[in-house]
Amino acid sequence: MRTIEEHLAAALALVRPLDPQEVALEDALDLVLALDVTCAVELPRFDNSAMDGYAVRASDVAAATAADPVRLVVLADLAAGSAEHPEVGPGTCARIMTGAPVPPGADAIVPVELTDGGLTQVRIDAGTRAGTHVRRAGEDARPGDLVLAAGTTLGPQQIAAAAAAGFARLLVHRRPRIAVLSTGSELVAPGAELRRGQIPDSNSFLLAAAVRAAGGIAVRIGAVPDDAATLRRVLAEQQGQVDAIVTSGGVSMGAYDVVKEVLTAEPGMEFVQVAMQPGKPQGLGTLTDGTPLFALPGNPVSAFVSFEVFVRPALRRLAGRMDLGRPEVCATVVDGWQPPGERTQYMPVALERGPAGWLARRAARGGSGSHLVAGLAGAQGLAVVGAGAGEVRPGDSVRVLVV
Ligand SMILES: Nc1nc2c(c(=O)[nH]1)N[C@H]1C(S)=C(S)[C@@H](COP(=O)(O)OP(=O)(O)OC[C@H]3O[C@@H](n4cnc5c(N)ncnc54)[C@H](O)[C@@H]3O)O[C@H]1N2
Ligand code: MOO
Repeated sequence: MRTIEEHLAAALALVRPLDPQEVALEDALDLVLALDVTCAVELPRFDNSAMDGYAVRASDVAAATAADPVRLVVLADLAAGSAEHPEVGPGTCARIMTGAPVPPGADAIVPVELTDGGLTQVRIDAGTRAGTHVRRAGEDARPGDLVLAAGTTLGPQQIAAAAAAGFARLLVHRRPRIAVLSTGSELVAPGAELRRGQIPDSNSFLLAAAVRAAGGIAVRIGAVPDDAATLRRVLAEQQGQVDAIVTSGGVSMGAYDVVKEVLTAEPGMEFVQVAMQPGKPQGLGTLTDGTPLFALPGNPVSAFVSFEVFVRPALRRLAGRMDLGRPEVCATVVDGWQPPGERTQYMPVALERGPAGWLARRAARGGSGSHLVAGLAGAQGLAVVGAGAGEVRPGDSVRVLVV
């Protein structure tokens, strides 16, 4: 049996970051920068006021107090955005708003609260020192400074920095486009009437949502019956249209395991057993045109865990991400369970903050049974219990992937 690490390495070997493309800042959220963003200007761009008040010469008002104020002539009224630059000479000042350029000659700002707010002449009630409440050009970034390094994932903070540095468009790795489909003649669309033996297709919805949640564009094909010709046609239609295909079902030992039947003949594909529970039967590889394909087992919890452990990291690599895995926490087990022993177990768990850290309890009453899709709804994490581990007891510490 293949180890999880070996299968993950095989999954990652199928993909590399997608070619860079330019996007508008509005469309850059969660994408990964493909090129360093270097500042060409000073940030702030000019010395400007940090307060609404008066731009003064500090030496003029150094001795001012409420009891013995200093009076200055107000030369100008500078709003943010003002292009005026009056020379502030001795005995004068300019009324100034936060963000307006500090006029030449002035070297400090007196907040309006420390004045009488005069428009032609102003009474200054407190002294100040040169530089007070002045935001200096270049104190945030200078020309040549690296603002964002290639490989950075663009969140609101990074997008703001790019905008401030004057970039309207950024070179990023585009969003991976992933086709997802379920296989199984028992599957019908959710909500449709079911005859005996039929069930709603939950996996194509699960996988499409998982692709989107991982930052990809999901092309949800839906459920394909266990019919080789139909599956071949559907796969052929997707080749060249998507960056990868994810299928569910039809990979174990059954007489109608259509994915295995159709793809075993593909030279780039392999079907293996991985030492994990759920998620033992797995297929992956490339179709003849090079499209990566991940063939996940059909049991819904198996499909979810397989996506988390193998497909999501590959999708993130396509997207240019360096951090491929989920964050992990250490949690204290509330209710115990008996792991299968010979394979690494991924137990869906509900996570809760306890007085001394995270608490984990089984999300589904039945534990990690791979058909317990309703119970999966309560999972915020997957507790990882190594092969060979004995019973997991209340109070034990477990490693949990936060999903
Ligand atoms: N003789 C053996 N039988 C099985 C083995 C084995 O080693 N020997 N492995 C078991 C394990 S473990 C798994 S996991 C499953 C994987 O089977 P398949 O990938 O072939 O999946 P299916 O047979 O198509 O479906 C399994 C199960 O899941 C339900 N299902 C499938 N697709 C969906 C969907 N889109 N939405 C909701 N539910 C779905 C399906 O109805 C089955 O109940 O094989 C075991 N068998
Ligand atoms: O390994 Mo299967 O994925 O447990 O149910």
